[in-house]
Amino acid sequence: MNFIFHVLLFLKSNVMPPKDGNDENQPFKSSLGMRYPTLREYPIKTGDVWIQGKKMDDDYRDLWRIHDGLYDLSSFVNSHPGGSDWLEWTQGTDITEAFEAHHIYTGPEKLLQKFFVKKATTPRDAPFHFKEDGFYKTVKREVREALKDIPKWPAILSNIYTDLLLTGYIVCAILAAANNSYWIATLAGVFLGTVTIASHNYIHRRANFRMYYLNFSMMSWRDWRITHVLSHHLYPNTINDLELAVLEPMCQYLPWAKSKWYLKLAWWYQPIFYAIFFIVGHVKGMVHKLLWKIGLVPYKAPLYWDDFLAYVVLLVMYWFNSSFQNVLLIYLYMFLVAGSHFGITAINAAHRDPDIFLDGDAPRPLPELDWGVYQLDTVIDRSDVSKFQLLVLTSFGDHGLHHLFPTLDHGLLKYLYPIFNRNCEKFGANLLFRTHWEVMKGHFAQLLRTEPKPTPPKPLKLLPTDKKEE
Ligand code: HEM
Repeated sequence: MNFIFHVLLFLKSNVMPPKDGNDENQPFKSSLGMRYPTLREYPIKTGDVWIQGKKMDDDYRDLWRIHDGLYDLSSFVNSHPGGSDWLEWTQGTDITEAFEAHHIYTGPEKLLQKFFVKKATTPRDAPFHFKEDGFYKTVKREVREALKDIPKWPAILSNIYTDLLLTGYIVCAILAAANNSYWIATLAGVFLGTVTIASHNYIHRRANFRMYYLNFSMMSWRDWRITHVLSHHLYPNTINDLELAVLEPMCQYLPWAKSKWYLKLAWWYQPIFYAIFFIVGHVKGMVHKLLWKIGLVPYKAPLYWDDFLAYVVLLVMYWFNSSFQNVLLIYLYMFLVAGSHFGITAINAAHRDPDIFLDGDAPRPLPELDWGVYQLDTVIDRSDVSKFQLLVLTSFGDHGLHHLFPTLDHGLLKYLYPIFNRNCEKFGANLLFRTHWEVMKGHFAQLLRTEPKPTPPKPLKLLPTDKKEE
């Protein structure tokens, strides 16, 4: 008890002080020139902590930065059509990438002018640009037009698939409990893994009930909206991508020096790590919330009712089986299966491969760092998944396009390929496609990669001009 108390005091008193992000002695130097996030080494890595670290680093106080302007959005937070969370959480930070990625139409840009306060006097930390005649803005303009003619039914089909997957999970969980069957529990676990991934389709948008489906996995849509939407999606594979930091030190994807034990063992413990992923993540998050509640850790971690949503299924299962011990074992088993499924399908997917860019590798020269081009440099898509909407929805398919247009339903992305391919050809941008199996192998190779790539991604054919910058 005494020991635990001292560990807590250790955290509270910041004996592990936040590191100065500009300190030259940081363990890793971003090849993109990005600041080492102050709270990156904080022992409990959650969305709440990341956003508080970003506020400390960006330090725009009561304002929000977009491109080179500072805006006071406080009067707009509660009327933001996308929901108040996004703006509440990001006050004091640079939201350029978030603003650009989440609005396809021009309304938000016009509205923004109302809130202008002054010009920023410092350069942005992220090196990306959004020039009007660059790759991203050109594709976005064309997609805006194309969306008028794209059918709406694939989005409805995604809703149906997602609802069926959740139903499948709950029904199988009940049947597993009623029959004490681990076979049925295995199926329930697979349903849980797939509905978790499918629910990701909904967390990028305005508030909707399907984003809550993610919480059946013991993870939280609120946490994901920061770890995944505001960190990973906006700065993928950089030092500021929390989805990389959160898996360290068990999975070290950035190309840096790795210990000989890590290099020997990393391959072998992956399956165990995947299996316990949901449970350990949940316990870690809940402990942090508790510690914050009793004032023992410095960084805000509020508790919400939906943090307990996953337990509803446990209670329902208990209704069908009088032994709580049996039900609990089956329930935990389902989570091990779901975690394994999620690990194989999601942790492996799309962003870890020696053939794509990870921070530390030689970057593109600044004029080529159009945000959309950068996104494609960090994605590896799967050709065998791309053909079927259900697979796209349940395994992070059509990932390059999803990164460019995260608020669009996964079922609509396939209609954007003609525009996308034409512009990739025109600008010389490139999206890698492999099979799922090849991507899995690449993931393991990346886990062990210690050397940064010395050559930047293939140069663009067409560079945007400077004069049209917003
Ligand atoms: C952290 C920054 C922001 C994020 C993450 C964000 C996110 C979103 C999301 C998810 C939607 C709903 C899109 C959909 O479901 O299709 C939305 C809509 C909207 N947002 Fe934001 N937003 C941000 C900042 C702003 C700002 C600064 C403004 C303007 C001052 C703004 C104005 C609007 C408007 C007018 C809409 C509705 C129209 C549209 O979707 O184009 N947002 N936003």
